[in-house]
Amino acid sequence: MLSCGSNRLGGRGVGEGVAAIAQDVAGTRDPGDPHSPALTDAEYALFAQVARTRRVEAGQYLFRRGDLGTAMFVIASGAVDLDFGDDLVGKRLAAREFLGELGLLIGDHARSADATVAESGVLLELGRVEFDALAARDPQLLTQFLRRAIMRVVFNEQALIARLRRRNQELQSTLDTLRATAHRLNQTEALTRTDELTGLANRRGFGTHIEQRRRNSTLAGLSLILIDCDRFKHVNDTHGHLAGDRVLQSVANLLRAVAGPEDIACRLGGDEFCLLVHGDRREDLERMADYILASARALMRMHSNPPQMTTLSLGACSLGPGQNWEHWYTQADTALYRAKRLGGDRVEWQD
Ligand SMILES: Nc1nc2c(ncn2[C@@H]2O[C@H](COP(=O)(O)OP(=O)(O)OP(=O)(O)O)[C@@H](O)[C@H]2O)c(=O)[nH]1
Repeated sequence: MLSCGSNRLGGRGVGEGVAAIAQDVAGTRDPGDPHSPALTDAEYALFAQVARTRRVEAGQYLFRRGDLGTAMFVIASGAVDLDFGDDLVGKRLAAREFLGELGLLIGDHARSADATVAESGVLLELGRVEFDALAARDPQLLTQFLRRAIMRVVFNEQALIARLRRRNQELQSTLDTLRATAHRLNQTEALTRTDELTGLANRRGFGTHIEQRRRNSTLAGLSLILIDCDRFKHVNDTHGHLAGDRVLQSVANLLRAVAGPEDIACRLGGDEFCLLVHGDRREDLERMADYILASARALMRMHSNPPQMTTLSLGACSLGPGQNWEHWYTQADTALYRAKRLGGDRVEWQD
């Protein structure tokens, strides 16, 4: 069917067609232009013969978006504002311009804009009866008008589609940027939870992990092992800081190797590490601790100048229910202190 001024796409396009915009800027509208919303002299004269005239006052609503309409309007004098809603460009129509024709041509067409009288004046109103009268009086002129109206709808529709496509591309690129930013933020966040030298979780990362487990009530049945290098300062002092760094990396690799998929290894700081281990069976934990101690010894024997490893001291405890992290840490630390006092290279338990 035919359409123009207030058709959903065409109506929106009224304010958007390049030609219409150019005409607005220039302040003139060429009724001969197929995209012009104005009637030619002949069309206007014909429409004026059959239409009902209606006086309208500034501020008065002609129709609102969604209203079902069956009449179109031609502005004899005054002006009408069309508001298509959302962020679409509105439109002011002046004398000789028409609106609402889809209501007439389709019948019971939902208006796609709010039409408000901007300047008081006179409108020509045409309903079904008047339209039939137009067809009877000058079918050729009416056909010319309808053809122009169709072209304008198509033009406006294409302009709207192009505009939506552009907007879609802009949205797409904004989304891409947001995704990239979110990704970078995630990476930065992950870095703040990771120890730079060893790649293990740092104290902050470990704290986050513990906090998550506390929230999910999944702390029970775990064990904590604190690990500290023996006479590590000696490595730094004798072989230099870089050699010390390599020892710390070896300890990290060893802990990574023994940690199961649900365990977490962490460098708490300096030469102190910890393992949060799934399970609290003493024999399993002892086996793991013994493996760590034996591997450290073997590595130490393998490379002595510069050393790849020191012997290690371990303090361990199981995470009993109802106690907090500080309590477990103190338990394990007490055990570690005992291991150190006894000469290191051993594991001590505190339950
Ligand atoms: N190379 C290196 N050294 C570090 C790093 N962080 C801390 N240190 C050093 O680690 C040393 C730890 O010293 P201590 O806590 O006395 O440990 P220790 O010498 O192993 O003493 P015991 O634990 O009693 O056997 C200090 O000299 C710190 O300067 C690091 O990232 N790299």
